[in-house]
Amino acid sequence: MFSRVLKSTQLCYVFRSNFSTSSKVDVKVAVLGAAGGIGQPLSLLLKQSPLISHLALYDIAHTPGVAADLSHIETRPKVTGHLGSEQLAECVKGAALVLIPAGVPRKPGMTRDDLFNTNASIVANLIDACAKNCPKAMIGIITNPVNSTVPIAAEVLKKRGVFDEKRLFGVTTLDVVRSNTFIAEGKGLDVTKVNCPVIGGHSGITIVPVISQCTPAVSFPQEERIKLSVRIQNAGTEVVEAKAGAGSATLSMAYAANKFARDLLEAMNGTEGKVQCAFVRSDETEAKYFATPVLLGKNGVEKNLGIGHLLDYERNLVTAAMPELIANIKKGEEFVAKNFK
Ligand SMILES: NC(=O)c1ccc[n+]([C@@H]2O[C@H](COP(=O)([O-])OP(=O)(O)OC[C@H]3O[C@@H](n4cnc5c(N)ncnc54)[C@H](O)[C@@H]3O)[C@@H](O)[C@H]2O)c1
Ligand SMILES: O=C(O)C[C@H](O)C(=O)O
Repeated sequence: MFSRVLKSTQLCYVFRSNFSTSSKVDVKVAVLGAAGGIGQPLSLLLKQSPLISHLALYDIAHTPGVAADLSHIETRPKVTGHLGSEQLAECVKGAALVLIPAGVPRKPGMTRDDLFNTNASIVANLIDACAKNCPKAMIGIITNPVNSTVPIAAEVLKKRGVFDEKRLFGVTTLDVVRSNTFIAEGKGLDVTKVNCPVIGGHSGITIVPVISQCTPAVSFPQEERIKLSVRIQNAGTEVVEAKAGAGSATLSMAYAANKFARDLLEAMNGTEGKVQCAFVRSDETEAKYFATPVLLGKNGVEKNLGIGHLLDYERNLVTAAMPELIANIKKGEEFVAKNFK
């Protein structure tokens, strides 16, 4: 059933599903940037979740079409499409989880930091709407540069008096997904059984794969370990170059964000033992935000599981990451201090 709901100045496209489900808990998930290269496949994957009752899709373009399309899928979540800034508040209102892939992607030759000028204000404005309309929501930031957009989000939430460090995540799952894939390929392992933590940040040398903590344990000659680590650090660029101007990773990112969201939603629903690496507020190093494995729970980060034991080689990678990571974080914080009232 399709209905157009007019609320004051807002025109929102609502699609209701007639399917019942055994799950009783109402969980609204909002995707901001839902019509984009990541947003569309991510929304498709989320639409398959029995843990979601309402999937709210926001973008500055095309959300009515994306929502109409997804709404025909015979799964639990009701889908609503929200178009343009006047429908943002309604999209995020009451959301338990907000995922943000809104903003521009890289082209060949660009660094993630080159996206800062465009994406910083996009993220700040979206987070402001979250602060006002779903202050208790878990927020997963996908938009690059993640090393700066997460501190931007934190500073906006602080300005609005609703920052809860346990509920804000930079989504770095794709680094783990890539590590698992490359290690499994290299060692001839069943990839579904491989789990390699990736710590630090989410750009170039700030990405630190911890191959020594991989499950199952794997060993590489030092030269191969270096080659593999460099490939993981540059995997985003590998995709940007292969796409030759048509954007960056979208499908693998949608897979990764869905994996992260699924574990977080399950943890919020009471399942114990869900662990994901994420870029969170941290006291592990001198960087205020740092990705490590975190135990997820009903209230977000239940416990930061920390860096753990590193090989000298991995410790050196962390040391090398620090100046860039700290500068990226500072840049995000200063952006909000200067530009956001
Ligand atoms: N965290 C990660 O591991 C990771 C991985 C891949 C990509 N990314 C980042 O994700 C972001 C999105 O990538 P993409 O490939 O989906 O880009 P895209 O251009 O295909 O899609 C971005 C979407 O954002 C929308 N948008 C722009 N401004 C907006 C606003 N103010 N409010 C709401 N929506 C807005 C656009 O209309 C578009 O639909 C990029 O910054 C990219 O670098 C991060
Ligand atoms: O590389 C990019 O710009 C996108 C993303 O951060 C990635 O790692 O694929």
